[in-house]
Amino acid sequence: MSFNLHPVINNGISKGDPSFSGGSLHCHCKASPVTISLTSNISHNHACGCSKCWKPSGAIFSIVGVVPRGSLSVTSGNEKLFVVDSTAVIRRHACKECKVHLFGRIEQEHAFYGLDFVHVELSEEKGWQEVQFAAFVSSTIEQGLVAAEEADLVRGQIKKLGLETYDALSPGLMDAIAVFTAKKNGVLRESKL
Ligand SMILES: N[C@@H](CCC(=O)N[C@@H](CS)C(=O)NCC(=O)O)C(=O)O
Ligand SMILES: [Zn+2]
Ligand SMILES: [Zn+2]
Repeated sequence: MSFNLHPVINNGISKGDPSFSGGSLHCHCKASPVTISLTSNISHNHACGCSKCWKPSGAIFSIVGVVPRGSLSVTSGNEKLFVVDSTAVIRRHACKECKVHLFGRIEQEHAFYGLDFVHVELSEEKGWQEVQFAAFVSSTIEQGLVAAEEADLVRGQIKKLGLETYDALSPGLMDAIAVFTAKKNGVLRESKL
């Protein structure tokens, strides 16, 4: 049994170019697409199985990475953008015609404030950072995309690609969120290492 994880990773992971320094992304509209420009490569690129991140038709994962918000500008079609869910931490800006998400932005105090979330499959350029891990795998069950009994098969398929799988974010990103919370609460513990 083989799952349509996402077209970008179904046939293996192709490495990015560490010296690549950005490019442009566009929505799926043939006429007057929304376009954005990034002046840096992405980081933390990963597959996300959550229900909120944009997935191309048929895929059970989204592929999403981050850029500093100062690296991102909307270069055309700004008037076609709408915020999918203004109550979400990540305010995902999508094209109102084709529904593709161009970028997600955090406008509140948060560990990831200052980072925008993007899907570089919307770019023709090559060199973007490759996918590093898979997050929120169990969320695919919530959406009826995967049966509970199939979840370990999905994990196995991802591991065969050489990627680790998680049911939240990766430990590094979860730690970053936890450090932010500990600092906010004035309890961040100093390392004795
Ligand atoms: N199980 C939930 C998980 C949603 C979730 O927590 N998504 C993560 C990864 S994108 C997140 O950080 N969400 C914040 C947000 O969407 O604003 C779902 O699938 O909807
Ligand atoms: Zn569009
Ligand atoms: Zn997500």
